[in-house]
Amino acid sequence: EEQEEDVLRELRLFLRNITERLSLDRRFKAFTKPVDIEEVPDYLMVIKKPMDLSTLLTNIDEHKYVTVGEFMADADFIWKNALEYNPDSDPMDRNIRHRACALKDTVRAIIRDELDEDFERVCEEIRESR
Ligand SMILES: CC(=O)c1nc(NC(=O)[C@H]2CNCCN2)sc1-c1cc(O)cc(O)c1
Repeated sequence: EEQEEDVLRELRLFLRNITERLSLDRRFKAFTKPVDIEEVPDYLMVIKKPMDLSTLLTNIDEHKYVTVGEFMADADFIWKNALEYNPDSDPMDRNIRHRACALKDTVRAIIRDELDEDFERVCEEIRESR
């Protein structure tokens, strides 16, 4: 009902704010757009679920996420994919892995500091009711 739509509207505002703040962070430039398959042809052979910050934003606007947990599961693909695609001692691999770990830690710190657990519980009740 209307109160549920108000909760989900607030969820989308919260998730958009987080995603936009991450997109402005220079450390995460490599994660802002989908990996260009022309530039990186072997990428889709290694990575089964590509994800990036612009796709998170599109998903938010398409009402894909009803809980913060669902958003975090997709956000986690961004850094997990980068760790998987960049396993070597190559300096570029190490650099991307460092940024991937910084992304993981930053998302978790924002959620820990800014998400009210009662709000997430209400979202999870809505998810279970649908
Ligand atoms: C996001 C990601 O996982 C990524 N990984 C890379 N790894 C490499 O280039 C390593 C792979 N091992 C051999 C030595 N090169 S480049 C790259 C990337 C960076 C961007 O600025 C935009 C973009 O679309 C993708």
